[in-house]
Amino acid sequence: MNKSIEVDRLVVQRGRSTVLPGLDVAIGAGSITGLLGPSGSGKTTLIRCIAGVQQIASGTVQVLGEPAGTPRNRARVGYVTQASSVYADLTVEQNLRYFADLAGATRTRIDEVLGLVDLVSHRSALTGNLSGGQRTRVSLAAALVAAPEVYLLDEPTVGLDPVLRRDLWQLFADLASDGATLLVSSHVMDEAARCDRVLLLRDGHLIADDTPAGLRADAGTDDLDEAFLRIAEREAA
Ligand SMILES: Nc1ncnc2c1ncn2[C@@H]1O[C@H](COP(=O)(O)OP(=O)(O)OP(=O)(O)O)[C@@H](O)[C@H]1O
Repeated sequence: MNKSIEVDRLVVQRGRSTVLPGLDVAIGAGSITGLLGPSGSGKTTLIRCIAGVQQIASGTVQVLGEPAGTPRNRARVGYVTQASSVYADLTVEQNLRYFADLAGATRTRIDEVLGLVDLVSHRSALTGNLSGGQRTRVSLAAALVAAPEVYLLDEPTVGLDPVLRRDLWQLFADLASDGATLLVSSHVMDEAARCDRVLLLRDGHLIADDTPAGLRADAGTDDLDEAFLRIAEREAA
């Protein structure tokens, strides 16, 4: 496997608690990996480590062959946070121009990306006046303009209607088939079904690491929600 993300014995403390007590995971290029788990299980913390913005206590995080967060990696890794990371007082297009300039991307790429996130008709709208779901798509577009090799997407489909969610998952699949690596956190099990591989985190521990089909078979149910519950209960026993 061509590994674009390698996390080795990662320990992270936030405040007084050990959020990740020693996590190992490797993720290959050209794939979508879903990061699932209850609220507070450490999904955002792990994503922050891979983005290189989280202080770690010990262990290593390598991205595209070098430590997370190096200047070269910052350009090759697109991180879309849960909170909107674009400017409310700029229009959609102005935001994308700003991020395109930072990344050295062309104006043509902006048009392309606006189409990908279905915001062509909102290009002149002030970002602060958009709905939550539209703002999420502007944040995603800001990452897309740079055409990174690794996408770290922290709950990118929250607040989106089913049609948009389906379209965005199709976009993620297209990016992966073009060779990008996607790590996508979610609370929604039907999204896990769209991933090549699913990581289930609980209390900072990886309690499952399998394909959706593997998870279903392992738990003896076709319902991924139920599979997750069964695996979590088994691990707790
Ligand atoms: N800034 C912080 N200071 C101290 N502890 C924090 C901080 N941010 C998060 N934590 C703690 O770290 C743990 C993991 O949080 P994290 O945000 O990684 O979880 P998550 O799985 O992404 O949750 P959610 O699904 O709710 O976004 C939680 O117990 C949380 O309380």
